This record gives sequence, C-alpha cells and structure tokens, in this order.
Amino acid sequence: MTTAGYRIGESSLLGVDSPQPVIQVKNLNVSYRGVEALQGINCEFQAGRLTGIIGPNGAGKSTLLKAMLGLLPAKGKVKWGNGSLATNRSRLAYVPQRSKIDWDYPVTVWDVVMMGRVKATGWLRRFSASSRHIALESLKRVGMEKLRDRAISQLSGGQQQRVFLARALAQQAEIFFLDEPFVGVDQKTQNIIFGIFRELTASGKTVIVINHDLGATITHFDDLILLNKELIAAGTRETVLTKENLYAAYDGQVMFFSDAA
Ligand SMILES: Nc1ncnc2c1ncn2[C@@H]1O[C@H](COP(=O)(O)OP(=O)(O)OP(=O)(O)O)[C@@H](O)[C@H]1O
Repeated sequence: MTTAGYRIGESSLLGVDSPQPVIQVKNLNVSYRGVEALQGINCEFQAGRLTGIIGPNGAGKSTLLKAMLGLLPAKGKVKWGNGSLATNRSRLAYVPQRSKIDWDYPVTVWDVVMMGRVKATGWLRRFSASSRHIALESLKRVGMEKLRDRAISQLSGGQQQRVFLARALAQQAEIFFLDEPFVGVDQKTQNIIFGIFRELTASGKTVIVINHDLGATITHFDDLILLNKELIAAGTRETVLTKENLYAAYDGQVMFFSDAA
C-alpha cells in the first residue's frame, strides 16, 4: 500500500520538474465531532488535467473537496498557487452533489445559469448584455438552451446536472470542482460533460471530480486520487489503478478489471 502523496502529473513521475501545482494539499486532517474522516492527506493538482477523486463510500472524498474549498474546518494546509483561497475564490466553480440541492426551489434554468454571473456583476446590479450572452453560450454548450424557461424541478437528473455545469461555465472559472456529476445521469449527458471537461483541460483549466464509478467512466481521467480516510495513492490513472491500490482502498471488496475477463 502506498501512503505517501505522489506529485500529480506525468512529468513529475518522470522526475522532470513539473509546473507549479494549482493546489497543494499538505498533511490535511478533518474530524467530525472527534471522529477522524481524513488523516494526513498530501496531494497536488495540476492545471490542464482532469483529476478524479475516488474511493469507497465514506472514504472522505466530499470531505476532501469541502476542506480544500474552506467549507469545513481542517488541520493542515491547502496552498493555492502563489495566493490563498481568498485570492482564488473568483477563479473557482463548485458543483455540489445533485442530492444536496433543493430541486423544489422555484427557479428556472435561466435563473440558475445567471447565478453564475452574480459575482462578476455585483449583488443587486443589473446583468449586462455581455453577462447574458455568456450565460446563453454556457447553456448552449450543455445543450439546454431550449429549456431555459423550464422550472428546475421539471428536469431529468441529467438535465439538472447539465444546468449546474452551465452555471459553473458561466462563472468563467479556472478551477472546477464537481461532486459526483455522473450519478443518475443518462449516457448523452455523460458524453456532453466529459466533452466539456476535455475542452476545459485543453485550454489549461483544472477540473477536479469526485467519481463513484470504477467502470467505464474512469478511463476519461488523467490523474486519480484514491482515498480511504488516508491517501492510498495519487498520480496518473495508470499508476493509481493497480490491483494492490484498489484492494487496499476497498478492503479487498473490489473486482479488478482483469479479474472479470
Ligand atoms: N457532517 C458530518 N457529520 C458527521 N460525520 C460526517 C459528516 N459528513 C461526513 N461525515 C462522515 O465522514 C466520513 C466521510 O464522509 P464523506 O461524505 O466525505 O465521504 P465520501 O467518500 O464522499 O462518501 P460517499 O461516497 O458515500 O459520498 C463518513 O464516515 C461520513 O459518515
């Protein structure tokens, strides 16, 4: 079992100096009412990479994301390039788990996407034509512009996920965090979302995704962070998805791909 944090990104694995990471997590510990959820996590995230955070139920995946975003009290350090979380806030977009969103809230698809423009506009100010254009382009990118006036409660799971991704795109963020975006979504939505992730990383953006599934979706990721309260492994997909690492993370309860053949 590997417990040390590896530098994420191929160049570093080859021993070549890698670029400055976008985020560095150093010795991160999180407890809920005295019960440790994460212990001594060290890992890094590079720009232009699609990184998956994987591990069994209760492994601490959401906890890691929330602690990095300052949404939970944590011990340890999270370094943001040359700045801090505060100086990077306008560069971040976070899409929470669908199950954590109140879908009965009476807003339309358009309202949700325009929320992505609030920070750039300022509270209680009118949205500019340019903001509306950015929001519409974001909706088009996820193929939801025809449903812009629909209440979010009347969308399918896949459509809801696409609307929240459109909101994140409308923010014009540099670093994207998504918590389980593929749960309960159709194949069409999955393809659209991975297509957008590819465009984002190709333009140098950082995309960090909690992913439950060890099946077909895993092959889309460049890098993986495998957790089970502690860091089991981190690095390129190929280096992390070893039989040894998966057995360590899932307590032997996982079927390795080649076992199924
Ligand atoms: N608010 C909370 N209060 C107390 N314990 C919590 C709280 N949130 C999470 N936990 C516990 O912390 C541990 C990690 O939870 P977390 O949600 O981060 O795991 P996860 O890997 O994202 O799980 P899942 O895949 O099931 O969503 C779990 O044991 C969970 O029960």
